[in-house]
Amino acid sequence: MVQSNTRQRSPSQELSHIDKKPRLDVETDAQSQASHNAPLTDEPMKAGESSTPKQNPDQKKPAQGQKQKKNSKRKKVKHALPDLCSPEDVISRDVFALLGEETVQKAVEEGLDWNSPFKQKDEVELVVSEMCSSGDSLSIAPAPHPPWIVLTPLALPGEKIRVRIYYNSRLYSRADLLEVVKPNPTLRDMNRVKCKYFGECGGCQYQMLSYETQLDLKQNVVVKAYKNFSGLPGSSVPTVQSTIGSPLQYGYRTKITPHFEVRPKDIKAKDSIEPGTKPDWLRIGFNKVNTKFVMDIEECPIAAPVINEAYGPLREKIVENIFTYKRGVSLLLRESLELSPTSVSTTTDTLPKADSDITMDTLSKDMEKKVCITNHKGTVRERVGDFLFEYGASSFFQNNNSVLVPLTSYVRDAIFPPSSSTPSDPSGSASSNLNPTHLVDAYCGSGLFAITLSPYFQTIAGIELSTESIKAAKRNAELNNLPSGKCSFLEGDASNIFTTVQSFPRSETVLIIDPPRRGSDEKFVDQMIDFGCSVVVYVSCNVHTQARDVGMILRKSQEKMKEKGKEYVLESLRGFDLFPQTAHVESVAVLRLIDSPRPVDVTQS
Ligand SMILES: C[S@@+](CC[C@H](N)C(=O)[O-])C[C@H]1O[C@@H](n2cnc3c(N)ncnc32)[C@H](O)[C@@H]1O
Repeated sequence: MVQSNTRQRSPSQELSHIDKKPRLDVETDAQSQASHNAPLTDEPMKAGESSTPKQNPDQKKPAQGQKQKKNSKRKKVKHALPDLCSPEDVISRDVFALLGEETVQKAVEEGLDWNSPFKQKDEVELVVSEMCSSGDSLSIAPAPHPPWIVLTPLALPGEKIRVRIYYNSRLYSRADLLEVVKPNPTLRDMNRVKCKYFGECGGCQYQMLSYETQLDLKQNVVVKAYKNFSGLPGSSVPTVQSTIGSPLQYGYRTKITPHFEVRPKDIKAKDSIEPGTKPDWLRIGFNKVNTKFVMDIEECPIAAPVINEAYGPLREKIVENIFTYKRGVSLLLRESLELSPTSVSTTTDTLPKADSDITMDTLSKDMEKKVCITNHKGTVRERVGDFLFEYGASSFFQNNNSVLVPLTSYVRDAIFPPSSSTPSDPSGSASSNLNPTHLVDAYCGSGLFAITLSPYFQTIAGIELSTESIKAAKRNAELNNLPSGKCSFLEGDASNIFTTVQSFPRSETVLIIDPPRRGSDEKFVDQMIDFGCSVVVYVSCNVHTQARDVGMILRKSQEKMKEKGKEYVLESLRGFDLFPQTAHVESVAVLRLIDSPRPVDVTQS
């Protein structure tokens, strides 16, 4: 069982153990020479596009010949601007917004945008101004420092904090939190913290906040993402609705992947480990906040109970066998349903392959027992409402089962607003022009949206890059007794789907897009606009790439559909909390194809 480990400590005590770690103060050549994504024609410009590289004052005049060439090469190294929508870019835009456009412009013009007033390890006292979309806090460096921002994890607006600088970037520095000198009691309550590693483990950022505040912060991340990355005027972006919370706020994660490194080189003999103990050098867990150093973690309160039950024995096995590992390993622990009611084990890493004779009819919800799968090649089973899913343990599936019925129901209601009737929904009585019958599920994984929405559509087509996920999607259609021929699942790049669904009636077709964090691409957007279905629901675990893509869709549809007198509009926007206690937010954008408003012909009046 997961113990609630709420501890009565002052915030400063709670955070005082954040330790020293080696940091890079300047970019490596590899970082600074990293290639940028070629900007898409419709992408908004990067804030402060120009960069002024600093001159190295120690650099001597180059000598003749070869040496000169080498030096001139070195001179050309510039500070790389972050890739569009990268985590660094997301932070930069929040930093620039807090400093203000004029201040940023002035710093750029004067070549001071990379001139940090801080050195590595400087300790500074600050007052937090606001939260960054990354979940860190943003503070303005106090006078007499020039305009500069400090990004610090685990601090909250209004708090006075003491920090140690470890990295300088463009117009901001990153710092470790040393102490919350004056907490903000309206936001922070350390009694809410349920994890003894909170503040040190990089997994959670928000345990000290009320759940309501967490949801508000996530709503604001969606607002800022559309401001910063969509390139759309405010009039084209609807009010972002309040974030829909997760029914479970702890014990919800159905997958964790703790890892460990092999023994250090100076540890030689197996018999240096006392039987039944774990050596200090062996740390099995997650990365420390803002580092790649693994810290030892014995339990994770946001993980499902069955995962925590299985994790202890798994850790013991690793200690026993640590000298057999040649490399560091990422473990996999995934909650799964066990089909056999007779099994008593909570851990199974050799689940049998899906039996072809198991269908929904043979499953009773009461008989379902949770187990933990640790075999990367195992099969995971999961229920979402009335539907059952099976997928490979290493494949993608949403990691918070408790929110999947609310999420899929929300998508359904967005497609069929309460006033509309659907062919398979006997309760829908009101008439509407909208009567979708066909669904395209792009980036479909193992069929989550296609299958949960199957009662509402006559024909469904899904596409997905992963061979294993496509196999799972086909299997899931059978498992849930979908009539053969109703659902087709194709393996391939998402943009290939449009050639295969040419027979779908455009005005009665809905498209769901749920791409990975990097978002969709121009090739896909061009084809979806040529196709022109009536409703698009864009689900995303990265609201920044979603905002970029939605901006592109709206602009391209205005250009390309002008002749038809149609365009896409962004109808609604809302965050979903799939990861309580963390800064992550899932975002659902609903786009609808409408008749373009005709410009008023003033000549005829
Ligand atoms: C965020 S997951 C969504 C999966 C599914 N909709 C779900 O909710 O379970 C994104 C999926 O896109 C797939 N994917 C990545 N790139 C793709 C591409 N270019 N074309 C099609 N699928 C892709 C990944 O394999 C992954 O399964």
